[in-house]
Amino acid sequence: MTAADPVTAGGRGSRIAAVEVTPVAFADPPLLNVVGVHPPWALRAILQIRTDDWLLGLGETYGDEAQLARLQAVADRLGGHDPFDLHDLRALVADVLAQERGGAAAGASFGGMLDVDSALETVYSPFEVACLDIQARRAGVPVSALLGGAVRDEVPFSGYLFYRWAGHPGEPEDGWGEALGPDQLVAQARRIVDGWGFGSLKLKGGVLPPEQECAAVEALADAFPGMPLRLDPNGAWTPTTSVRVAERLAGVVEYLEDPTPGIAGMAEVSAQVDVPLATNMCVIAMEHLPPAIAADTVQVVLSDHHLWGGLRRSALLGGITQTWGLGLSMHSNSHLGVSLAAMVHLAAATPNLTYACDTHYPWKTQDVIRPGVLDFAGGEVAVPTTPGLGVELDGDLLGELHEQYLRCGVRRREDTVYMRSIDPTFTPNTSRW
Ligand SMILES: O=C([O-])[C@@H](O)[C@@H](O)[C@H](O)[C@@H](O)C(=O)[O-]
Ligand SMILES: [Mg+2]
Repeated sequence: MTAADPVTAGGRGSRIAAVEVTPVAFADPPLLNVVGVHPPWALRAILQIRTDDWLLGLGETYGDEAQLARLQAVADRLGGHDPFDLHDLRALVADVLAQERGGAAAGASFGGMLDVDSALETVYSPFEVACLDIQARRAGVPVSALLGGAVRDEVPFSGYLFYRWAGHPGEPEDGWGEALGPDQLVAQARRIVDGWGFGSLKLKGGVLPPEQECAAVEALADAFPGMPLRLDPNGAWTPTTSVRVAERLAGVVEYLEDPTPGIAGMAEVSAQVDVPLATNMCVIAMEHLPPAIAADTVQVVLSDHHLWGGLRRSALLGGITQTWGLGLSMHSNSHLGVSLAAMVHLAAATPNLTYACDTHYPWKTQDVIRPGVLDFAGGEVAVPTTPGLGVELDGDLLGELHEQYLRCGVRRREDTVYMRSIDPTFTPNTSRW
């Protein structure tokens, strides 16, 4: 997409002069989930906001077509705005969405699993991150300092295990091998723990009948004694099945994530089990918190600045979970380094981060940032201490991934559609078992 025309704001201090939204595609392996399988290309949008005094702020978000159109509509109107005025930014985003056909109530959907009622938070988020990057660069401090300061120097992440095929049909294999049973998952876990040093593991479930997924988790517990484990079937089970699984995995998992869909279903399970329940599906906006807390629906909330309206609102979520005695973890989707940097700063500045964060990062082989920061050691990423997010774009890599976007022809994430192109009988496993 083309850059908005630079605006000269002569003499008014730092103003936004140019905004560029670049859609990119990067290779993604065939990772299985409740709604299908990851297509060969994952989409992201990289946002660059430049000020008239030559500061550059970066943001990253989902790259589906509808999201890109909204980002560009905001970008087109941002010239001349003050990057320090985030209320003004939020009002602008709300106004842009209100102009859309369907109005501001229009929601957004990402991959068939994450549906939000209002696109306000998802569209606002990358602009907020880029403005915070600019503010922090101007102040000469890391973004974590703008969120209250880093309370930890390293952010712990959890190794993310997936059932998967050895390769996309008709394409060369990527070397990770197939993982459709306990032994293959243990081998995958070995590789990911040896390579990145993760101190906890999450299995993406909702792919096979729950007994088989329980057996896989038990095999992981045997292979990695004492390792905190999680299982997340993205709502594939009924409340009755969820209770059965929770009883079987009591003492084996640190939490069960979204065993069943919806606040009511999760509350029904929560009332009957001791295993903590976590969610990134039924509590994904501020307005979900009061009913969820009132019904003791979940014990752990997964934040995600892409969905919760940026870093400041996600930090606020951390405070709310602390106030209500809830645990806090962090959700992830397929992402690149700009998102990882934002996640690391947020996690660093969140005192109530009670669990290691999720990340899909090890599954990608390409990036848009210059290497050398955000490396994993012992399953942790050191919090950048340089001004801003601490990451820089590599123009060549950005260009390469943009070319891939143009060539690949994928314009939205559609795990179910891709799965059906391979298995026409496939139906999503939501509430199936
Ligand atoms: O990447 C996937 O297949 C995941 O299932 C992802 O889309 C989820 O949003 C996420 O990881 C989760 O924790 O639910
Ligand atoms: Mg989840």
